[in-house]
Amino acid sequence: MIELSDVRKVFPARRGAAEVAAVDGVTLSVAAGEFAGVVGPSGSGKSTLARLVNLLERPTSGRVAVDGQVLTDLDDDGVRRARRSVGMVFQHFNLLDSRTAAGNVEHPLELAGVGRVERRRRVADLLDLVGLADRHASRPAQLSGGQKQRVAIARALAAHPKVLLCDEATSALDPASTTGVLDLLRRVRAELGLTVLLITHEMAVVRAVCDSAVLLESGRVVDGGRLTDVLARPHSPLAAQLLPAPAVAGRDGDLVRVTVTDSAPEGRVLRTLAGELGLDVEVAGGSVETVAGRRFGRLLLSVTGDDGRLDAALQRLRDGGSLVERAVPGDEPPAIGAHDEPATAEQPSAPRLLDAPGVPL
Ligand SMILES: Nc1ncnc2c1ncn2[C@@H]1O[C@H](COP(=O)(O)OP(=O)(O)OP(=O)(O)O)[C@@H](O)[C@H]1O
Repeated sequence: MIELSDVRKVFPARRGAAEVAAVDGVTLSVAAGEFAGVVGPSGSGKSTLARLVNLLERPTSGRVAVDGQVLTDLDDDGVRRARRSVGMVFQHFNLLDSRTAAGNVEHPLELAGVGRVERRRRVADLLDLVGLADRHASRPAQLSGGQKQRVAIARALAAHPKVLLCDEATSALDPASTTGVLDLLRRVRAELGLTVLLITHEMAVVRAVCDSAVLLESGRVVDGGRLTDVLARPHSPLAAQLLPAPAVAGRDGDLVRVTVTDSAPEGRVLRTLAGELGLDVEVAGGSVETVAGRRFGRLLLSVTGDDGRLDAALQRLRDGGSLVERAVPGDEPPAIGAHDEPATAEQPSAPRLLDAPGVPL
């Protein structure tokens, strides 16, 4: 549904600043109906990439195709028409303050020349879809952040798009509103068969809704794939961001990092170390979650006992398919998101996390 081939966007030098290759040779494919994420640190080119998908920015070179149509081959009029099949949702909603919720949703329909009766019918359906039928007459200033984003989503859906681009759509929202907006995006994806490309620096958002993701650094895709595949590769750069390893500083004893997957559950590791080998094991940090219907997690164990026995046990566990390794302070990569703190060794609630996977946000 979305195909980017070797896309570059270079912003020219200005006011003494050097030129910037904001997007630098990105090749990317998002299948119809997929919920795909783009993550990366600030300045890595995420927003530019989103704007390239609907040609709000024309690429310096490369090819952009959406729904089989090569947008980069079209003139400006053709791009404007094609853009109707791509809805966009922004971090700060971009609503017209002077218009009501209904008026905002109606706006793109007016621009598209849709007749009044049909517009009114469509606006009512859309406000109903996003759960705001009773707020149609409210102005943006009278709505909460989550409600404003719902209006923005309704507006983005007005022209029956096939693709929804969400640029940091939940970054200005509190956790409860974030959950509500993500639930809505998931529901409209399913009900309308949309393809969603979600740009975010919040890893919890990606874990909660995405089927696949790419990691962007300095305008380049450095890692990516289906979330379930990526998370099963603990040393993949994207996995390290999505499910940060618990920090190991300030712990005594030997530290063992365990990557939990459906096929490598933590129970066997704990049984082997504590039960069979009689080593003292304490869960020092970490979490286990359900992502795309499967269990994933990172745990840090503090192990006390004979060093030789521990090495032998780790080897035996690895031979049996468990993902275990000794952890060294400072060997975990820094997380991207300022709002997305990595699990720390100081977390007191390890037993709850072990017992209660499945709360991704
Ligand atoms: N219109 C522009 N003119 C010049 N440089 C730009 C322009 N837009 C973006 N850039 C530069 O391109 C790079 C990528 O910016 P972009 O906004 O795409 O990154 P981002 O990953 O979305 O960042 P953030 O998460 O902070 O929003 C940055 O170095 C930025 O300064």
